[in-house]
Amino acid sequence: MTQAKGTPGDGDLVDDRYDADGKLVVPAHVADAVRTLIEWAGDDPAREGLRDTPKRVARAWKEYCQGYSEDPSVHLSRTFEEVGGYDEIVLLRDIPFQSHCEHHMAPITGKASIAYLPRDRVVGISKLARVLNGYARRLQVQERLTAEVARCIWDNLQPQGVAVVIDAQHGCMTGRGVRTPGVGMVTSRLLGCFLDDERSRKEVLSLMGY
Ligand SMILES: Nc1nc2c(ncn2[C@@H]2O[C@H](COP(=O)(O)OP(=O)(O)OP(=O)(O)O)[C@@H](O)[C@H]2O)c(=O)[nH]1
Ligand SMILES: [Zn+2]
Repeated sequence: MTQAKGTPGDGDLVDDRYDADGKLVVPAHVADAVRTLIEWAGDDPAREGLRDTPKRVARAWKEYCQGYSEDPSVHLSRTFEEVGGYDEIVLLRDIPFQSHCEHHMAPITGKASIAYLPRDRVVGISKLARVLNGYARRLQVQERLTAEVARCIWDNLQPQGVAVVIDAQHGCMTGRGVRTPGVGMVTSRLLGCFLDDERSRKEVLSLMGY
């Protein structure tokens, strides 16, 4: 395992190889698979504009799926004990993200709001978005993505409560199939006090704008 060249984030460990230009080496069978798909779609993979496309597509998919090369919980390993007496909700609202659905490998684009009520430890706020990206950059269903983000925060920060709400559009519903542009899917996962206590739940959902 080597540290990925030029890729951001703590703990992004991958075992990929890079060429002299620093580009990811694409195995022949992977490029061939993309060529087959282009042909199947009805175009000629040998024409000039498509000649380098299989390698580009392969590299793009490695990037879309970068989450497989990391354990998102590493982002929550550095916590701060001192919260200066702060015992209220911490919320990161409307974090934009992109994922891909596991059914069609079509884009899922949307925003997530992530909140927690600390017990005695807080975390750098950017880390919540990093956890989201760690799970979003995989082939997903929205329900699982929502649950995985909430569970990761719950297990690693052991807070009093966690709330995750995701509102996203699915490319497989907008660009194909039923073709309903503008339709949002909303999913939520509430744990601890946000699940058990109605006042806490109302407060966090209202802070999120729901
Ligand atoms: N619950 C859920 N469904 C999803 C998600 N992403 C895509 N889907 C749905 O997965 C389903 C797959 O259904 P299938 O009938 O197997 O596939 P399909 O024939 O391509 O279906 P259509 O999309 O209706 O054309 C579709 O209804 C999609 O809308 C997701 O994140 N959560
Ligand atoms: Zn889909």
